[in-house]
Amino acid sequence: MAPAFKNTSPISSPIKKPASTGTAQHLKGLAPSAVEDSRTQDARAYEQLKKKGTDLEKYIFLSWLRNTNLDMFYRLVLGHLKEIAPIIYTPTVGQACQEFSHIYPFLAPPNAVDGLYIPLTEVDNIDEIIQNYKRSIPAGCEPDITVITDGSRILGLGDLGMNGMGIPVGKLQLYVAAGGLDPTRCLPIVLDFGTDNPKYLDDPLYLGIRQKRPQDAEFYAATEKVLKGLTNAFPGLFIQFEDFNTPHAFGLLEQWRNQILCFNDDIQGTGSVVLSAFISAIRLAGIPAKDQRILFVGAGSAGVGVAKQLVDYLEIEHKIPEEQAKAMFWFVDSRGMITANRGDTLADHKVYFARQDNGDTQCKSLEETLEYVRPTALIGLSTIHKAFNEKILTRLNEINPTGRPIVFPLSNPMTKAECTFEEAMRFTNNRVLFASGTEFPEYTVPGTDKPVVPVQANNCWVFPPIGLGAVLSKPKCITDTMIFAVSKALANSLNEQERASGELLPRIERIREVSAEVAAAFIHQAVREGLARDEKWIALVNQSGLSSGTNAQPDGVFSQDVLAEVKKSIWAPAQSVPPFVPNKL
Ligand SMILES: O=C([O-])CC(=O)C(=O)O
Ligand SMILES: [Mg+2]
Repeated sequence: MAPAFKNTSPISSPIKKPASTGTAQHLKGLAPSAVEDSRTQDARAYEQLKKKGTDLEKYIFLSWLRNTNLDMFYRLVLGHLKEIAPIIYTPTVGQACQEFSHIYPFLAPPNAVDGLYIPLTEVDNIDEIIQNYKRSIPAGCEPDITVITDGSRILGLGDLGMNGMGIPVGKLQLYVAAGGLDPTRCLPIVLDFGTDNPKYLDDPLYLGIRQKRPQDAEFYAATEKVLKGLTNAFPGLFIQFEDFNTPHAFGLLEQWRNQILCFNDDIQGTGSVVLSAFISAIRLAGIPAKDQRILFVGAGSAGVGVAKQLVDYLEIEHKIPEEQAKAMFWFVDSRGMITANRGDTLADHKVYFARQDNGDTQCKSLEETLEYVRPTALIGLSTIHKAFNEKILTRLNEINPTGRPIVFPLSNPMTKAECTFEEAMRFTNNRVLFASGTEFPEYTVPGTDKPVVPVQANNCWVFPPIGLGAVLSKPKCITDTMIFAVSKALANSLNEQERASGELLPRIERIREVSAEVAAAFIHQAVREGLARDEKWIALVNQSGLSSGTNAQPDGVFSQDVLAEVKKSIWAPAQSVPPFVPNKL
């Protein structure tokens, strides 16, 4: 993300002023003579992108472009966001991770440093690693933000070891494209702590260390060394934990959330965006919030994180007491409905939602649980492809004749999704309120000519504004109420057209403008809670008349002044073509 050298690629080579620049820099004859502006050059790059036969080839081309011409890369991404986001991010990034050791390098260091690869065997040398990174980046490009994974649970694809590096790189590209963070101040990190996946241990081209993952004690000791090294070197660094396996995702968050500026995207980010879509769904469902019966399929970090945020929402917004709100949730995992008395030892994070009111009933499958619970909402974070099959969806629709059923198949990538948008529409007589984790095509109901736009409840709606808001206002830590404010601001950002067509989140084309609004709401909340440390933002929020003290309801509001200032802070790619500097001249 923070290439040491930029604009060395042939794609940026045509000289802007061949006569004078060429003479002055002794470049005459070293490049074609055409004089071009960036628009023409971007068109050439876009044409080259379109000619790639597969999404993976597009991914490789874009990775190379990013490492050679950062501005052009982001001009293309921003100019064609809807088309390019699924390549640099979900779903193609999943395939790129699986193939990472086979498609790397996009450019070898020192020409481009993609981020940090920190082997378990080198954590004692973390300071040296960080010094090496500092040496590789231009002055003034110390990172504001890092996304860090150990590759142990990449999307729904499992343990990919060091190949998981594609995820921090992809997430940070979204931080830039959607949130407007400065790409030269973003640091992707993979903790190369081994892998338990035999496929990679046996792969001759695998680029990570060839050993099994460490036990918990060693894992936590090693992550502590890395996090301390990073926060010492870069005070105030915003750290996003990404795609750690479930116990470690929860463990790291609990260990660090009050000590450093950190955030878990899979627990808090997914929870926040799903909450936002859920707030919008409740407004349209025709079933009051207190009568919702919510069935989760999959009880990993993301599922439980999402459900806990929904409980908070029901408490704060609908004044439903916690015990009563909690009782509106049921979970199914690989052994069936999660109950306190089903006879196995539940993982710690499952205990909170384990049912105590089931008597002797133990449902062994989703089908049985559906009949027992008779849910109004079905939320999938199971990574079980087609778990929401025709029978399940048809039955859900029958159970809810008066209100619209809510179906959120949140697993990704596509090969793991619980159902498609088309299936959810067809099997519910098009009544579904839908949001998915991965992108689906629009669906045209037979007999009509207006396609219906599916909603992607991906955490990319919330991590970029949280990162932007945090980098600007510098809070001590990220609280649940800040994240709650983000969900509300996102739900409030829907425009008239989106509301009218029953969409639960804004359209992807608006992600930059919406991210700025949501970041402004985040900053307001951080200041209200007394945790923001940047004087400028504290003063701006205090002047706005919207800072009603630390116990204020996290309502997601923001002032236009704060929004205007956020917009001024947003990074945008340079539009002009820099003079051509050929490699090694
Ligand atoms: O990356 C995504 O699209 C969502 C995510 O965090 C995950 O599935 O782990
Ligand atoms: Mg993730």
